[in-house]
Amino acid sequence: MPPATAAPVPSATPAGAPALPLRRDDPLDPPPALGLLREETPISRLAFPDGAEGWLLTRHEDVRAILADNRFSADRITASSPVRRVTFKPEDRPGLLLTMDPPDHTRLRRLLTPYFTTRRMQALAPRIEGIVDEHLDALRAAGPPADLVPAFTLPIPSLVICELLGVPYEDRARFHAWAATALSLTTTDEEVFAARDALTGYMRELVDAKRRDPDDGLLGVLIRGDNDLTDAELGGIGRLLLIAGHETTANMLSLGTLTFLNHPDQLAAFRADPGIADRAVEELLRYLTIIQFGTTRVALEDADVHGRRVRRGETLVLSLPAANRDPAHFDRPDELDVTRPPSQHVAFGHGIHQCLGQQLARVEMRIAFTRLFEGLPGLRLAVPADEVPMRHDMAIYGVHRLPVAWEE
Ligand code: HEM
Repeated sequence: MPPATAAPVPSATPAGAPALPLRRDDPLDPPPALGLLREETPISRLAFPDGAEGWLLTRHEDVRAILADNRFSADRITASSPVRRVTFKPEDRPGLLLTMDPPDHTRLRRLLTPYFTTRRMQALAPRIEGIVDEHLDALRAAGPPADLVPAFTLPIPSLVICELLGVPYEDRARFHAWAATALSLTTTDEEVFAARDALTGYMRELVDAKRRDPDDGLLGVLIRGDNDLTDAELGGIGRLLLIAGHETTANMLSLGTLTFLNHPDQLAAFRADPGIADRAVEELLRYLTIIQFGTTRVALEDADVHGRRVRRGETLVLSLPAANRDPAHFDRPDELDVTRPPSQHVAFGHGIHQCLGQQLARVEMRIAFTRLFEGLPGLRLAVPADEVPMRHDMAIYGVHRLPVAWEE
């Protein structure tokens, strides 16, 4: 695919070590510099925007090993971010599983896991099909062209997670805007904190309302349940699930659609055999790896990693995009192959923090891709590929807009 808009991400630090490579040559491939590092320096020094230095890991084997190693903490309040000067404030911590370590993390994760099992998520399929079809009907009624982001890829996961949690979907304009500000790399730290605080306040009010009048959504169920969750934890859980539950899947849907349109042979294979839908979804997750700057961990003690001495307190960035294109693990890693057998990709992470919502995301993607390509025949881009605005400037990769047309 031709290069798209230049990356408007802020350049990182003036420190001695290099900053995280951000420049992509092809919008659907990770930055080429990550591939070079993976080959030559699989653990390399990395400079962070807050002035600290740490490490960047790019090999599949190393990334998985660190994610499964309890000598490395997930606490993003002590970690440096590879793309921002500040990350989270201590008051953001309650309920934010992503930044917690055992035993606090174990307590919340055990409480939530039963609500996100494969069986429970499969049971949502008929409702998700209904939501997808309603949005396709609306697209057909309005006729081409359309921007698929506001008309299809964003509202579907957003409505699904609202119904699952018991969050009023009428409030979406507000929480979509807070998420966009918090995940943008071009907003100021103050703007990010203000957006997070607004979301925290919104969730606190919602939890208060549900304490008075609990409904059947997950938040109401947790409020009624036999557990010791505080209101701050309930609000934090709601905030994390609401944002993680729609921004990620929405971007996989739009970027996945663009990828299919850009790989007609793969789209033809997908259409020809509905039996490969699950494999196709896994392959898109691997190939696109939308958590584009990876995940971070902090060393709780000095440790030897791939022959280098990592010091206690140093941050390690684990590049999920680089790991998912590692030729030592994947055959023809830079090729999209929707028939590829299951391959232990790390698009959902690995270890105790592995994505809680992964089964939901899989069901949503399988249904949405299948029905979209059936329901809008001849779907094509309505602008040249290099005019699709890519999310270089967001923590979660994807497209800002996806203008398409189809045969009526
Ligand atoms: C395609 C869509 C998705 C992708 C690519 C994705 C990716 C990830 C990744 C990489 C992690 C691990 C982060 C780390 O180890 O630091 C994670 C964790 C998490 N995800 Fe997802 N996610 C997706 C969809 C969802 C959905 C739909 C939900 C909610 C329903 C969700 C909720 C969570 C939560 C709560 C965690 C934290 C788990 C923990 O710390 O124990 N995600 N996700």
